[in-house]
Parts: sequence; C-alpha cells; structure tokens
Amino acid sequence: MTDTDSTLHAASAYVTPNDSKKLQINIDSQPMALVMLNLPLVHIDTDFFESLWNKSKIRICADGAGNRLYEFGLKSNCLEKYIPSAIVGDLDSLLDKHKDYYVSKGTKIIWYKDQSSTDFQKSLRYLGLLEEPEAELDNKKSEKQIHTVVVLGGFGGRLDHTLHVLKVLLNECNYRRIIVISESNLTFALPKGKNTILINKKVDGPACGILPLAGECKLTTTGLHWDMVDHISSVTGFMSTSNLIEEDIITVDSTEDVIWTCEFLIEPKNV
Ligand SMILES: Nc1ncnc2c1ncn2[C@@H]1O[C@H](COP(=O)(O)OP(=O)(O)OP(=O)(O)O)[C@@H](O)[C@H]1O
Ligand SMILES: Cc1ncc(C[n+]2csc(CCO)c2C)c(N)n1
Repeated sequence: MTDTDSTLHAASAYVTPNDSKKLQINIDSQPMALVMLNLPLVHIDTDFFESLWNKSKIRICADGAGNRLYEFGLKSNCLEKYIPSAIVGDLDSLLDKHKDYYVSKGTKIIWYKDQSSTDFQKSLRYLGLLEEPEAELDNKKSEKQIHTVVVLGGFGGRLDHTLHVLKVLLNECNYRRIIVISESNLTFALPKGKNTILINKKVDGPACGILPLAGECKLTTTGLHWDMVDHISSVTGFMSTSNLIEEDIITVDSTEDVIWTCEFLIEPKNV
C-alpha cells in the first residue's frame, strides 16, 4: 500500500477505539504512553478518554495536569479509576491536596527543578528513563521499547506553550511518534522525506494544514483539495492552511520536518 521508504502515519486509527483500519495494518504494535498537559478536560468525550487511558501502558500528568485529572475524576465520579503512573514537573502548579491523594494511591511524583525546560519536556524526559532497558540479565539486554505518546491538551490557552508543544513535536519526530489531541485537532510532525497519512473521514478533517515550522521547505502532496507540487513553503512565505482532505490516503513529501494538523472530532455518544 505504501512505498517502502515512506513513513506511515495512522494516528487517528491508533487513538480511535474500534477503527477498522487497525485490522489492515499492525498499528497497535507500539505501546502507548498518555501525557496530559495542564489544560481543561471539559471538552473530551468521557468514553474516548477511558479508551485512551485503558490503552496506555504509562500515564503521566505534566505538573498542573494532575489538578485537571483530579477535578475531572471528582466530577465524573471516577477519581479512583484514573490514577496516573507519575506526575512530573517543577511542581509549581500541582496542589498539595491532589499530590497527597495520588501519592496515597501509588503515583510517583517526579521533581525536576530546572527552569529551562517545560513540564511537557520533563514528562518526556521521565518517559525516556522508563524506557531504558533493565540492567543486563544473563548477559542479555532487554530491548528498549519506544512508546508512541498521545498528548492530551496541547493547544489553546497560552500561545507560548502552544508553540512550544509544536517545537517539541519537531524536535522528537525522528525519534518517537507523538500525537497531540486538542479540543478539535489531531496534530503530529512529519519527518522530512515521504510520508503517508491514513485518514478516517468519520473523525479526521475536512480542514487540514501543513505547517513548515522547522524552516522553508519544498512540498509535494496528493489527496488534498489544494495539492502542491514542489511548492516552496515557509512561515513568512506560502503556508498551506485551510486545505481540505479529499482522499482516504494523503501523501506528503517534504524537504524539511513539518507539522500536519487536521480537524478531529469524536462524536460524543448519547447526543
Ligand atoms: N495555558 C496553557 N496553554 C497551553 N498549554 C499549557 C498551558 N498551561 C500549561 N500548558 C501545558 O501543560 C504543561 C504543564 O502545565 P503547568 O502549568 O504545570 O506548566 P509550567 O511549565 O509550569 O508552565 P509555566 O510556564 O506557567 O510555569 C506545560 O508544560 C504546557 O505544555
Ligand atoms: C531565555 C529563557 N527564557 C525563558 C526561560 C524560562 N523558562 C523556560 S521553560 C521554564 C519552565 C516552565 O515551567 C521557564 C521558567 C528561561 N529559562 N530562559
């Protein structure tokens, strides 16, 4: 289905429960880690949240996200159900009452005091430590397992934080998959070269954009309403925003790492 040298992205199938595309490709092979950021959880469908939570092997709250999770748990009567593996950060936002509760339930509190990385970066740093193979056993080193990170709440709120999350997606895109789910978007980085994006029109689109935030690049695409052929794109020059998804498979060939973003809507049940 795809060129062998093309990077396959099946983000919406990966995060959506019971997506039939999962049957076609083995996208569940990478374990999921959930990283929650400090933004309101009010917009998220509770069934969708539960499915993400259950699929995740590791659940990390970035500092103040611990407060959000606590309030969400209290309001939806499932405080005990959602106990994070760790709360990570400089811990200037986490309330003592919430910290004490989660500690009593087994959550690890990880304090990184530096003031030059965000709590999102600190959360990824901690995840990296968890991924380190155990000490050698019988002269065999267990293999390092890289998680796909699903981030809840990356955008909206403060613009500096929002841009910082995008920067981190670009920084990490040649190392691990990170998928950001925000109020109405699904966003991830495409490493330079050929990319194939599998679309589920029930939840993805129609609006989408390709953001050349790592610098000027040349783009060739298929499957979009306004496709590009060797089109120069940059933040101060031409940038493809308000484009539309036409096909179930989109291809993007880029000379630089870029951000892919599309509308994403999980219809809440019982509405
Ligand atoms: N208003 C916001 N808008 C967007 N993202 C946010 C916002 N507030 C927090 N975040 C995200 O959630 C993470 C954890 O939030 P928290 O408020 O604990 O962060 P912080 O890094 O201490 O921020 P600050 O710069 O306010 O000290 C941040 O690293 C950031 O990625
Ligand atoms: C030039 C420069 N600008 C800003 C910060 C501050 N800063 C960046 S990330 C972070 C942690 C937020 O929790 C803080 C305080 C710095 N250190 N250096």
